[in-house]
Amino acid sequence: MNESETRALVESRLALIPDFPEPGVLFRDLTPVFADGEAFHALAEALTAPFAGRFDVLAGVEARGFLLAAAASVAAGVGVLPIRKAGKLPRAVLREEYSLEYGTAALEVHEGELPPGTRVLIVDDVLATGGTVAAAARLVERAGWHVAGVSVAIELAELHGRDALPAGLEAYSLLSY
Ligand SMILES: O=P(O)(O)OC[C@H]1O[C@H](OP(=O)(O)OP(=O)(O)O)[C@H](O)[C@@H]1O
Ligand SMILES: Nc1ncnc2[nH]cnc12
Repeated sequence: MNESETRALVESRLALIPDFPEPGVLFRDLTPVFADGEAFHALAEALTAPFAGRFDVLAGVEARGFLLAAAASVAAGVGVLPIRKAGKLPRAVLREEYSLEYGTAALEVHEGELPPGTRVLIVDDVLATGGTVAAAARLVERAGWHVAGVSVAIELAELHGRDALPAGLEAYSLLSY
């Protein structure tokens, strides 16, 4: 399936929920896309296509990013690095705090999980304020790896998340609103 067909299919499955998880937020719910085999597989492949040959591993941000990164990593034949919410990883971690459209949180990775210089493509479902992906990128760089790019299913352009990302970082979104 080509990129524009994937875009149309994913958009047709997407649910829009007003005022979730709090008043004023229009929530873009990808669960119907995850539940549809054709849409989910096409989305997983579309997320890595622009970065072909330029990454060694995918990083998925807990929780919705895990689903996409895991599926995309199998399709691309690479491994997946879980970037977890704080307090879940059992060994020595690096931590980055951040804020998002509806709160604050912290992300962690295990130190030394990948060899130095590994090229990491960060995958998530939504780029909103950019706080989550920017924190993930800081973690990857602090750990001694290289951020190959950022790939998301949906970008909420009005929240200017791209502006929160490190200068020069390549960011791809299948859908932009
Ligand atoms: O660009 P930002 O403003 O940071 O927002 C985007 C993040 O918000 C959601 O995560 P959430 O923390 O709600 O977690 P979930 O995946 O566990 O539902 C989404 O999955 C992104 O990771
Ligand atoms: N509006 C939104 N819809 C879905 N996920 C989000 N994460 C942050 N903002 C979001």
